[in-house]
Amino acid sequence: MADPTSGPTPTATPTATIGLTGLAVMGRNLARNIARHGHTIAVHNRTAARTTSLLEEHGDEGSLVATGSLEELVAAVEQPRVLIVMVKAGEPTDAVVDALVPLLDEGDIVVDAGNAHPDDTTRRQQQLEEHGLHFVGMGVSGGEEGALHGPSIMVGGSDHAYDRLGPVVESIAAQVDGEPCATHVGPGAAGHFVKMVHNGIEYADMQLIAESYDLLRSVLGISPAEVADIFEEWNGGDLESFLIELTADVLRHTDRTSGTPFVDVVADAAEQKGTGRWTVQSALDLGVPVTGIAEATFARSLSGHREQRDAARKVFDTDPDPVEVDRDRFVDDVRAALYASKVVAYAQGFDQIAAGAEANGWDIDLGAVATIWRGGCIIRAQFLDRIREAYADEPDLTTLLTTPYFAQAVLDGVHSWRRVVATAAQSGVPVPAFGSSLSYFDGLRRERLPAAVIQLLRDSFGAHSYQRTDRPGTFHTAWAGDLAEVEIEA
Ligand SMILES: NC(=O)C1=CN([C@@H]2O[C@H](COP(=O)(O)OP(=O)(O)OC[C@H]3O[C@@H](n4cnc5c(N)ncnc54)[C@H](OP(=O)(O)O)[C@@H]3O)[C@@H](O)[C@H]2O)C=CC1
Ligand SMILES: O=C(CO)[C@H](O)[C@H](O)COP(=O)(O)O
Repeated sequence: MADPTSGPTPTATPTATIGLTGLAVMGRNLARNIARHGHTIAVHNRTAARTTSLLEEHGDEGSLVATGSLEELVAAVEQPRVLIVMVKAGEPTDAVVDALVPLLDEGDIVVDAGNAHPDDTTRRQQQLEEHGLHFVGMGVSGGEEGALHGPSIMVGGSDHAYDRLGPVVESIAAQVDGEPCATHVGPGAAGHFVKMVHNGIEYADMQLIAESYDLLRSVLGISPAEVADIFEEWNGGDLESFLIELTADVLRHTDRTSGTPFVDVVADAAEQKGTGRWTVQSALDLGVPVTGIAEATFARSLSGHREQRDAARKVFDTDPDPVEVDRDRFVDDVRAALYASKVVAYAQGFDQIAAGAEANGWDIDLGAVATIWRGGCIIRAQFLDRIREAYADEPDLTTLLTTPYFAQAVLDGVHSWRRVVATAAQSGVPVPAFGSSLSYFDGLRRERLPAAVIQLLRDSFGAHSYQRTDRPGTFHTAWAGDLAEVEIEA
């Protein structure tokens, strides 16, 4: 191993089985995880201080080879090389990949382990293919701790690349019931596509949690610490998940200087790096209604519109009358509404993965996706076992919502769900994710939707035509004339 005190040094002969560039929170911990699992890993970062500190602080955890430039990194790894790139998404990833390409040899594998738009991954794959190189888009979830102790890993790209990469990622991933939370989800950009949708579901999950918090606090008038107790209790039931557990922790925290609940001193503007937005954009292109994810993404945007919010408060500052509710019943209603809305968000996310797979010819095993999301990732939750079972029973499911377990869960909670959305409306508490999820459910189960009105209006103002329920064919009515109906030739 390089001398950690003298900074990165070149290696004369290749000694590492894998290389990694980008040693911020994720790359640093992923490298440590790989080293701890017995793989010799060469590491590099644009700013050398990060490499030095990794070696100084954790060089004794395994076989880490410090390198000071991309040239040294490439020289340190045995051929055919596997080089992981874990840098800021977007242009920085392009910059690093572009710099690596001339240094590599045919057959080498470049793995982008950051978040990436699937279209960027496809473009990079094509670009590297021209040089005889493999490019793998690999989604990694679990944050800083997950990267170190076992993330969930969604690998795309060729079978050939997975043959080389699989043993490493399966060894460092979280393990649930003896199974690694890592798999080859499909070719091309499938890995980054699944990771993108994972993050979209993460947005919906967090928005639903935030709405639950807001309802409990605003309608019941209880403190964040009391809300934390409720979340802690929920975590012992069917809502058990990493994010519910984390919510109890963050709500219980108090500001060290003022002693007030920490949630009250943090600015209420939710930021986003882009994966939720990409998910919604992709869903629009695929025609998949991911209403929970979309509302969650828009809710973040609304939270950031400070000027509009201030202006609105000046004009509409009258709060609705307080609504009287029974505390225990309301808490249970919110729990049931949260669970039902969460089922909708996951069902929609899985629909999007199925649609993305079909559109791109990726053949993604949805049960395998549920399996690797059971551990390591941010949306890990007990109920992913149920999703895995549902796809095992019926791999070509039309929707998760109608499978026996989830259908029963939604039916059990539907009255609570309606009471919560109604109470929210009466109390003036915004619940975009709860409300849209309930509307989605009602939309799915309704025999006749008002879409016929839309078809008539489209035909009326633009002769866009419509179909009838009583016979096949496509028709147009002469709305501006004698109202005669004509059948349009196919
Ligand atoms: N943070 C998280 O919880 C998660 C992050 N991800 C993804 O993992 C990747 C890494 O995330 P994270 O660890 O948070 O770090 P950041 O996204 O903050 O990226 C910082 C890293 O990128 C490097 N970098 C930035 N610009 C360039 C450039 N032009 N050329 C070379 N290197 C550059 C930085 O180098 P330098 O030190 O020199 O500035 C540093 O190593 C991202 O794609 C992110 O989306 C995925 C899952 C979870
Ligand atoms: O990928 C992740 C987890 O799996 C990141 O934590 C996620 O990108 C955070 O996204 P945002 O900043 O948009 O909330």
